[in-house]
Amino acid sequence: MSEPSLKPPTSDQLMRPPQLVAPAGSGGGLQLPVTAPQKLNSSSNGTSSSSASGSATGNPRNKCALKPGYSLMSWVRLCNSGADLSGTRGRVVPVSRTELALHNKVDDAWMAIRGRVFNVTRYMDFHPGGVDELMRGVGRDATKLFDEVHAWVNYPQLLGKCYVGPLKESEPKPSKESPQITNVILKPPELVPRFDWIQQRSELTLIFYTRSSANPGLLIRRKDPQQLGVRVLVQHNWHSFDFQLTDKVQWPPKVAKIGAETGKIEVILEKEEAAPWPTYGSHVSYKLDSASMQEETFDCEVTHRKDFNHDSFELSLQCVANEVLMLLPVGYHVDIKVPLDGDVIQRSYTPVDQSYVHIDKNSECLNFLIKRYSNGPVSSHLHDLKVGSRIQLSPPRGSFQLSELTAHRNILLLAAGSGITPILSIIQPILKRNTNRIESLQLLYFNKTSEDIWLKEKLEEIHSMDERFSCTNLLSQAEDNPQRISLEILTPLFQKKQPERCTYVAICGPSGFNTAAVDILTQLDVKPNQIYVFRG
Ligand code: HEM
Repeated sequence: MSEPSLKPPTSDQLMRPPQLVAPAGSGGGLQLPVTAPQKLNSSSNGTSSSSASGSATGNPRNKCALKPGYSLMSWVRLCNSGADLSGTRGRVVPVSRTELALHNKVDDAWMAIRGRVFNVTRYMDFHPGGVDELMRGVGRDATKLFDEVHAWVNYPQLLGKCYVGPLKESEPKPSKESPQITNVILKPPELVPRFDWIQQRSELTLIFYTRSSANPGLLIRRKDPQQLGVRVLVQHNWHSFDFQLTDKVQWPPKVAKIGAETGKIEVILEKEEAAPWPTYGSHVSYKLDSASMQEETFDCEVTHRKDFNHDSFELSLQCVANEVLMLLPVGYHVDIKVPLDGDVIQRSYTPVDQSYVHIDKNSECLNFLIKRYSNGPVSSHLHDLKVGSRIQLSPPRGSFQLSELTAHRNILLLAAGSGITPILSIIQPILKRNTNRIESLQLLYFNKTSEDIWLKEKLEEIHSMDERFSCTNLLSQAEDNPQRISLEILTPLFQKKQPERCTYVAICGPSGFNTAAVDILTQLDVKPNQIYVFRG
């Protein structure tokens, strides 16, 4: 996923003061219709009432001086950092009022506004009205209070990354027949990959079994020709297998692949000398501490950079320090980190398959399609990199669960702009599925103009090879019939009697687009467990 450029705010905004655009460097043209932070310097005792900074509501102003490092710009940076601000790992989770009431502490604060629940814990210190004011609304439906104070504040945009899910209007009544099991959390057994191996005279194959649709990831590091560190990411846990091989093997592996449906990982290594081995060697396996794994960074070198269209480019990266090969779980991304003003900032990008970019085959590279935002510091920095430049990458991150799609045979994909990249990564695994084969996979791809559409021919090619897949391009700045995501566009896809009625939707775009899509789907009675939003 690349840097967001938000669409105009959604229609539930009542009144606002003039909109200001967040300054350059704040995260790819994120438009925040709030007053700029430099104005937030009046009395912190909650009593100041200056007409010079008068509120649009006529309320006396109670703005607080924000602590250093808690400006609007820092908030935008945090939102774009990939941090899990909602605490739900990108999932939309419906919230009951009882549940909402439990999150009423300063370090665990949820708030409902117009039927949507936000986790405002991380926003606390960024709130221009101060922590105490924001605390007045936590653990409950704060719509009235919010509107009384500042109905104009564009909370869907500011809190886009903090969205937990819709507020459930009524609590389900406990059934008389079934026993109460609400306090019992049934945890599935932890999935530990199982290792196996086979060989031919010239090849050694390492095999790791996970589970059908477990969607694992893989990271291989060759320490020397006989030592290999293999890490398997499955269900958010990293499992390490440190191999001491019987003899030397070549690098890179001849094949490294993950069966999306089977969950089977195969790594085929060519032996330096063709001969049967008595055994593969030995290995030690253990579960890694996921937190420390998340801290890890990989030094990479730019191996390819080429303009792709008028405002986007291709970038290929290869790890340098060690010999490393990374295969991401379907729908996962990495964070690319760049230095800026003595700081390091990062953006999330989902690699694309080699077939989508114009590079020579190199299995060790991660390939990206990146949209360049004129005021986006990361994309501009990346755009200016030369082949051979160094850059840092995070390990794979994400929360997409391929297994959630297995029950669905008619799936809708909603992508906007560069949000197409995670969507691209799930198209083939869905089409290739053999169990409960897919009936229709419809992509609605939203862009401003036809020049902005990425991979038009490639997507048409997929359609020509498999008619179950279709792609419809919708343009917001088309001269004849401009189209944005709307109830009108989505309604026909959810009509009850229609045989190809969609039962699952994956969404990726700027946060304004994602929020609008989820709102419309909720109106169409699509349940939260039928929706997945990719967030960077
Ligand atoms: C519901 C509980 C809330 C209360 C009681 C509250 C209270 C306040 C107060 C007293 C101010 C200073 C008002 C003034 O400028 O005159 C303020 C400003 C502000 N609050 Fe809140 N707030 C709440 C929730 C939120 C939320 C959830 C957000 C996040 C989107 C938010 C964002 C802001 C912003 C951006 C400003 C500056 C507004 C401006 O400059 O016009 N507030 N708030």
